[in-house]
Amino acid sequence: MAVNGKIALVTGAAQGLGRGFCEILLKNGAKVALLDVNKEVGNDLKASLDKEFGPDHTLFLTCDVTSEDQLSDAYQKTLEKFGKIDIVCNNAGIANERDWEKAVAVNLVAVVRSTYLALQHMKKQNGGQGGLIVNIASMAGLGPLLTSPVYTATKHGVVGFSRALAEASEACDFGVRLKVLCPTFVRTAIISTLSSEEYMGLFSCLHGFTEQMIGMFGMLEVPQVAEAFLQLVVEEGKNGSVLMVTPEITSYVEFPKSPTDVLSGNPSPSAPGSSPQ
Ligand SMILES: NC(=O)C1=CN([C@@H]2O[C@H](COP(=O)(O)OP(=O)(O)OC[C@H]3O[C@@H](n4cnc5c(N)ncnc54)[C@H](O)[C@@H]3O)[C@@H](O)[C@H]2O)C=CC1
Ligand SMILES: CCCCCC(=O)/C=C/C=C\C/C=C\C/C=C\CCCC(=O)O
Repeated sequence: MAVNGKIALVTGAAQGLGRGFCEILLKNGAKVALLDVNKEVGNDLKASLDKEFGPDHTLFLTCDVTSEDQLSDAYQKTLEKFGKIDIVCNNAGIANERDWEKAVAVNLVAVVRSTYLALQHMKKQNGGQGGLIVNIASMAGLGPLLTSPVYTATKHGVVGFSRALAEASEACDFGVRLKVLCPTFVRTAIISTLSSEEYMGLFSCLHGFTEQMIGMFGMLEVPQVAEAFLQLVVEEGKNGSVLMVTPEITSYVEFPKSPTDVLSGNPSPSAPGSSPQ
C-alpha cells in the first residue's frame, strides 16, 4: 500500500521499534496516532515529531493496551482526529517471565483485541475502506527462546493468530490484509530485561545462552527493522505473510502446507503471498 496520505495507528509507539515505525511512516507521508502507556516519553516524542513534521501529523494518546476501554477509546479518538484508519501496527510488547500473565495480556490478548478493533473499523462490510494490519512478533514466534518460554508462546500466538485471521479475512472479503514481522534481537530497552532477575525469574541463570544466541543471530538496529516494516506495508498482496529480519537477511518465512491449502487443492506449501489479495 502506498503510504503517502494514509492514517496509521501504532501501539507501543513512544520508544524503540514503535518509534522507528512511526518515524518511517511519517517520513513517507502518513499521519500517525501514537499509542503508549508511557505518557512522559510519549509526550516527549510528540513534541520532537511536531518540530519535524508539524503538529497535525501526529496524535499522542496515553493508552494501556491491556485496558479494553482505553484501547477502544484510542481507536475512537484516532477516527475523530483523522477521519479513517488505513494501517494498524500492533507493536507494544514486554518480556516478563515472572509476571507471565502480564506478558500474555500485553503480547497476545491485547494484540488480538486491537486486531479485532482494527477489523471492525476497516472492514468493507462496516463501511470501512479496507486496510492493513502489521503485527509485531519476533523470531521467538518461529522457534524457542529458551530464557523466555512465555514470551516465546505469546509470539508464536501472534504468528498463528495473524496467519489464520489473514485467511479468514480473505475468505470473508473484509478487504483487510494481515502481515507479521519477526525480527531477531534489536538494540532497544527490552534487551536489558534479558539479564534482569526481576523479569526473567526462574530463567535468569540462563543469561549466558542469550549472549550466545545474540552472538549467533546478531543484533539489529531500529532503522534496519523499520525498513523491513516499510517493505511489508508497501508491498501489495502477500496477505498472511511473515517477514523474518536478521542482520544478514530479510526474508519471507515458508511454512508447511496448511489445511486450507489442502482443501483448496493448492499443491505448493503455504508460501507467503501465495494469495492474490
Ligand atoms: N528489541 C528486540 O530485540 C525485539 C523486539 N520485538 C518486539 O518488538 C516490540 C517492541 O519492542 P521494543 O521496541 O524492543 O521494546 P521497548 O521496551 O523499547 O518498547 C516497548 C514500548 O511498548 C510500550 N508498552 C509496554 N507495555 C505497554 C502497554 N501495556 N500498553 C501500551 N504500551 C506499552 C512501552 O512503554 C514502550 O514504549 C515488542 O512487541 C517486542 O516483543 C521483537 C523482536 C526483537
Ligand atoms: C525476552 C526478551 C526478548 C527479546 C526480544 C526478542 O524477541 C528477540 C528474539 C530473538 C531471537 C529469537 C529466538 C529464537 C529463535 C529461534 C529459532 C528461529 C528459527 C527461525 C527459522 O529459521 O525458521
